[in-house]
Amino acid sequence: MDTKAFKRALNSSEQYYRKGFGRETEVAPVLQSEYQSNLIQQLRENNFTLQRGEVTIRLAEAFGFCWGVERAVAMAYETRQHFPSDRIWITNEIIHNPSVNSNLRDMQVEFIPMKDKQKDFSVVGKGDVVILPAFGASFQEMQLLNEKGCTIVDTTCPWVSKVWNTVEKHKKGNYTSIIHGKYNHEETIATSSFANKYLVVLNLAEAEYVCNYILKGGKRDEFMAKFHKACSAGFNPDTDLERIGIANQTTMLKGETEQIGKLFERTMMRKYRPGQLNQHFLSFNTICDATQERQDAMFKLVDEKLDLMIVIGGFNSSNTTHLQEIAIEQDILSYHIDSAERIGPGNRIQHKPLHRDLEVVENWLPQGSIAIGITSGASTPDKVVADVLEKIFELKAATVVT
Ligand SMILES: C/C(=C\COP(=O)(O)OP(=O)(O)O)CO
Ligand code: SF4
Repeated sequence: MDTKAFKRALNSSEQYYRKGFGRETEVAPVLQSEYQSNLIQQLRENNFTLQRGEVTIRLAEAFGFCWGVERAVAMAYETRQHFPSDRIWITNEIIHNPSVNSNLRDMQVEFIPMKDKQKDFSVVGKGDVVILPAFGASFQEMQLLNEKGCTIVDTTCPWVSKVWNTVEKHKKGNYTSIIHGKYNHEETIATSSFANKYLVVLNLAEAEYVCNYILKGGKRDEFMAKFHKACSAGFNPDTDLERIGIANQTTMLKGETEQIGKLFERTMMRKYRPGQLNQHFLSFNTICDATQERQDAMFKLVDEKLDLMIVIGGFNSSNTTHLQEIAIEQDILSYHIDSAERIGPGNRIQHKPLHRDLEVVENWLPQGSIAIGITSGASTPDKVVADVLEKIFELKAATVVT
């Protein structure tokens, strides 16, 4: 499959839009009112600090909507504006935030339904408009929608496309793409669809397993049992790991992506002579700036004296979850919530502990003066953060009175 030629043809098609519709000013007021907040703006201007009553808020210096998300959401709103009476579909959540997706539903943007655990594209007709989310869509989905004669509005973040280009380079040089990511995450599904041969590793432990296999061999069946959902069809670890290239899901922990890249580099140097490294190993930096900035800001924030942290973002948001991991590693009490509705009634919070189901904690907000660290993922609107803060101030004020 010549994915590059397909993308080139798609780019020149009149049915394909990837730059919006020049309606930025038309959609700006609604985006402002649905997603922005004056309170958060004040906080930004006040050295990311706010004190009200007994509560001191310390906000991470980089948080919330990244430009890729802002761009994708604005494009979706422009699409509705540009095609006011057309049927509009979206192939997945545009980003991992429940409030944004629910707003799209309210704008009659329809999600492709599932049938027998597969997306049922039979509902999409010729001439329908289909939005591809910020994570992108798989090559096969794009091909199908193009064949159906749909109008495609592609909001894929350019940082994600950059990773696809890297995978194309691997493919051209006959390298297997090792993708640091979650094999069932939309972005990784899309990225791997552009690869010829690929293997997805979730973390350093999985990367170490693969590197050991490269150096010492091992049980092929065991390898395949471990990675059968995370590799290309017909993958053979005995022959498909001789030439490898590194790519990543853009929102993984940046330190981990770097460690994994270095580990594979060292492994290939040990297996082959250093002078031959380029024939066996390729690596380009594909960590997205926004991910890097939010994680760096979090590392800075957790160094401060905080009583607790609140990490705000969708529960399926990979980058938000990584922010929470940083708090946990620093031994800071942290609560991951996706909206202000998770707080209350009274002094209770419903939150998602890492890798566990939702839990309710009573009396979570301590008495007396407290310092709360706040951050939010790249897909979390400022408005959601502001609503959380207001809820906390309200709750704390009520506790003081009683
Ligand atoms: C769209 C996107 C990032 C925005 O945050 P999201 O929370 O939507 O996505 P993710 O962290 O990958 O689960 C892909 O890089
Ligand atoms: S996190 Fe990075 S790759 Fe993802 S949408 Fe934002 S800017 Fe793009």
